[in-house]
Amino acid sequence: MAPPEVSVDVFTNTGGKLSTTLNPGYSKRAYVTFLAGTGDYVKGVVGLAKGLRKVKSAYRLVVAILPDVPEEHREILRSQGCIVHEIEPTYPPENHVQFAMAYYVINYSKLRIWNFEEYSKMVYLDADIQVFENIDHLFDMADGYFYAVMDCFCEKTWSHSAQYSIGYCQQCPEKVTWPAEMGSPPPLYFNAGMFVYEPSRLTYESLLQTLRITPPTPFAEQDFLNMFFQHKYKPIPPIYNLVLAMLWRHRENIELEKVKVVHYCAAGSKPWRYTGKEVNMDREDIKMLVATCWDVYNDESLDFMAEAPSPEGDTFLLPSIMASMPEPEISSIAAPTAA
Ligand SMILES: O=c1ccn([C@@H]2O[C@H](COP(=O)(O)OP(=O)(O)O)[C@@H](O)[C@H]2O)c(=O)[nH]1
Ligand SMILES: OC[C@H]1O[C@H](O[C@@H]2[C@@H](O)[C@H](O)[C@@H](O)[C@H](O)[C@@H]2O)[C@H](O)[C@@H](O)[C@H]1O
Ligand SMILES: [Mn+2]
Repeated sequence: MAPPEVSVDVFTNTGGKLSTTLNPGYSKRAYVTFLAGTGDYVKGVVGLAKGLRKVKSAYRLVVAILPDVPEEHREILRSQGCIVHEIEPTYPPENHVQFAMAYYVINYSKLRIWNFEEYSKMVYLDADIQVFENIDHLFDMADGYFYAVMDCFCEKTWSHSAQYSIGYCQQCPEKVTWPAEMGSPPPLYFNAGMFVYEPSRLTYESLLQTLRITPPTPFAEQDFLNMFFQHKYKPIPPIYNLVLAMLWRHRENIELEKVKVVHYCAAGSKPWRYTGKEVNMDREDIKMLVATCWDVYNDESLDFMAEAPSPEGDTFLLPSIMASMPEPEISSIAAPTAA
């Protein structure tokens, strides 16, 4: 039994094309991702920028970066048409929690993207995500909700949880029913690698105030966002964020040929460090998905060339020098050096 989702018809709208015609330059809609550190996640962001170009998205990609991202990486992102915004790190209260992955502590800084008030609607995508089909229509979904894809609790990363201990997963609630003696089943829980949201100063301040008094938990900002948006969360179909583990945990819920967005979050699946040696990484579908991600990354025809309408109305390509033009005036916070 597939989990409850927003009705599919809302996903057939092609509103994105109209906005390209009406305001080819600036839009109050944009994709946004998050980049921290000096490592290879920058390759994920370049791949994402090129993937969005390949599917002819009407909207720019904003990259919220921590101060530790080197200038060379920032330049690479600008040369690929990204709008680079430095944000200040933010951390959970002092704690001794064991995060599912030690580095998850930096993911709380994702919360800064609620402060990008120059945009009315944004689609957040992790840097380990690739977009293989146009998803601009997601921006047309009704305001006032938090849209994301439901996660899966079956991987070992969930071994700390009550769900995992009894073999319960929201992807197949009828398989192992939630025992009455454990109270009501957990509310629907989303994967925070992709979501549709509306930046708002009010929400931003409330997020930071709530964070200050919320003890951290193993899935860090993902757990926090699930708690914070519990009453606004609306599930959207898994084609918008294929959490790879779904391929071996809940294959019955996935139609791979219809998937539009792939999230390389399973252990060993990050394309830039893929060896094929970890569990499940030698699967044919995983090899195909990693290879298609590299195809986009290596496709030079997808490199950024600024387009500007010429007086005659047709467009011509400007050298990517345009990419280093100053970005529109935008609220960015002068940040101290990262901790
Ligand atoms: O060293 C790092 C680790 C994480 N990230 C960002 O934080 C997101 C969440 O981390 P990750 O995707 O590795 O978590 P997963 O989805 O695999 O649990 C990444 O996609 C990146 O956008 C980053 O920029 N640098
Ligand atoms: O900091 C917590 C992270 O939590 C999520 O990753 C996890 C989580 O989804 C588990 O449920 C999966 O089992 C696991 O594979 C996956 O890596 C987000 O993708 C990531 O962006 C980030 O928020
Ligand atoms: Mn991820």
